[in-house]
This record gives sequence, structure tokens and C-alpha cells, in this order.
Amino acid sequence: MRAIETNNLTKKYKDVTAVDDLCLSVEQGELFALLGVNGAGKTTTIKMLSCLTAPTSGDARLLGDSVVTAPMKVKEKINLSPQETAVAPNLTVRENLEFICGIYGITKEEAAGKTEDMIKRCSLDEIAGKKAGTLSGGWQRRLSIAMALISEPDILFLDEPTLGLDVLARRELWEMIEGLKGKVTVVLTTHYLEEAESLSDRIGIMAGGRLSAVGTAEELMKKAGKEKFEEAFVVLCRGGSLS
Ligand SMILES: Nc1ncnc2c1ncn2[C@@H]1O[C@H](COP(=O)(O)OP(=O)(O)OP(=O)(O)O)[C@@H](O)[C@H]1O
Repeated sequence: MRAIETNNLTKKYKDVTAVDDLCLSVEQGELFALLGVNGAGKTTTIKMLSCLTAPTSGDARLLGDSVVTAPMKVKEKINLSPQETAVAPNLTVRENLEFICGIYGITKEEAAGKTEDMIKRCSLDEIAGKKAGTLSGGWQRRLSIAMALISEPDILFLDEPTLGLDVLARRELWEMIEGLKGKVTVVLTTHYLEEAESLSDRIGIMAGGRLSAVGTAEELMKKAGKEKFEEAFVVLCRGGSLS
């Protein structure tokens, strides 16, 4: 069974078609990156796949369940780390994680163990007792992803995980995301081409709400007839043919 399978997934706002007839599949354990210029439809796609907004038409199945007819089942299997880091600034890192455990109905005793596990797994030890609001952007993103992992999702959506981070913080977050490879299906959106190229198994390029190409970075460069990924991206954004 595929992790994600979309069939003609479409989202229209009044006079804008944000996502247009999207047909895409992602395998279990895959790290899939959605690339595209501003307004290409990446965030809207993630929102439909994570049941935050309903499609106008079409459907998507996540591990077999439809976002249209079974959104509650889908929500049990997924989690999202949104563009805006959603940590509680006055709680410590540990308290933020315990708070999320509470939301999922995990008992206090279990929550303590789960929180410590997550602190170790996401290498948050050195800042576990610090208030989240005092942390750098990189640490806040790392905490935000740890919070999304508490529910042990099969599929994790990361919307622009490294937006605004400096080069070092970005590299550290890449290592964390790479550590998820093969264990969790990850779909991330990004504007950083090198992020998609070095992290992901496959890349989908969106332009004008449509998927203009999909494949490994190598395949996309071959398809565009370019040796550099950035050049391939420009060609494919400007309407390279569908693969
Ligand atoms: N709630 C909304 N109401 C009206 N139009 C919207 C809404 N959300 C998104 N859009 C429009 O849909 C299109 C796709 O937007 P979306 O945010 O999905 O793109 P994106 O690829 O994520 O862009 P960015 O890289 O800038 O975040 C844009 O034209 C946007 O203005």
C-alpha cells in the first residue's frame, strides 16, 4: 500500500485554482520534497493531505484512507509541523512535549518516559529545561518536529522546515530529518533547492497548482537536459513536460 496516493486532487478559491488535478504517489518510508516558486500550491497540497482544508474535487488516500470520506482515520496516522513554529514560549522544552502528550491522552507516567525518549531521539538534551521562547529559531524548529513526532505518525508533513534558519542550523535540522528516513514517510515543502536535492528520495516540482515533474534529482536534471539542479528546476518550473 502506498503512503500517499492523490487522484485529481483540486482546490479552488474564488478565482484561483491553488491545486489543479494533482496526481501524485509517495511510497511508505520515502522522503518526498515538494518544490515550487511562491504560490505554486505546495502549502495548499499539504493542507489537503493533512485534512486542514477539504479538496474542491478529487481525493487523496493516505495509507488507504480517504481525506474526503475518512478524515478522522487519516488524522490518526499523520502529523504536521507547520510553517509557523507552534511551540508554547513560556513552557520549557520538556513541558511542551509533556503538554502534547496530554493532548493525545497519554497518562502522566507514560508521558514522562515518552518525553525523555523524544528528548534523546531529537538531541534536545542540552535545552530540555529552557523556556521555548528563549530558544533560537533552529532549536524551536527542532522542538516543533519533536512535538509532531510524539503521536508516532506514519506520515509527517513538514512545511518549510528550515525557513529563515542560518546555514549551520539548517544543516543540523537536515541531520534530524535524515534520521527519520525509512522510519516515517516524510513530505516536506521547501524553497531551498539544495535541501530537496540532498535530503529527499524524490522531488515533485509544482508550478501553477500543477505537478510539472517528479523524480529523483538525477532524473529531473536528465529530463531538463541540465547538469545543475537549479537550472533543471528553472526549466521544469517554466513548463517542462510531465514525466
Ligand atoms: N485561503 C486562501 N484564499 C484564497 N487564495 C488562497 C488561499 N490559500 C492559498 N491561496 C492561493 O492559492 C495559491 C497557492 O498558494 P499556496 O500557499 O498553496 O502556495 P505555495 O506554493 O505554498 O506558496 P509559498 O511558497 O509562497 O508558500 C496562491 O495563488 C495563493 O494566493
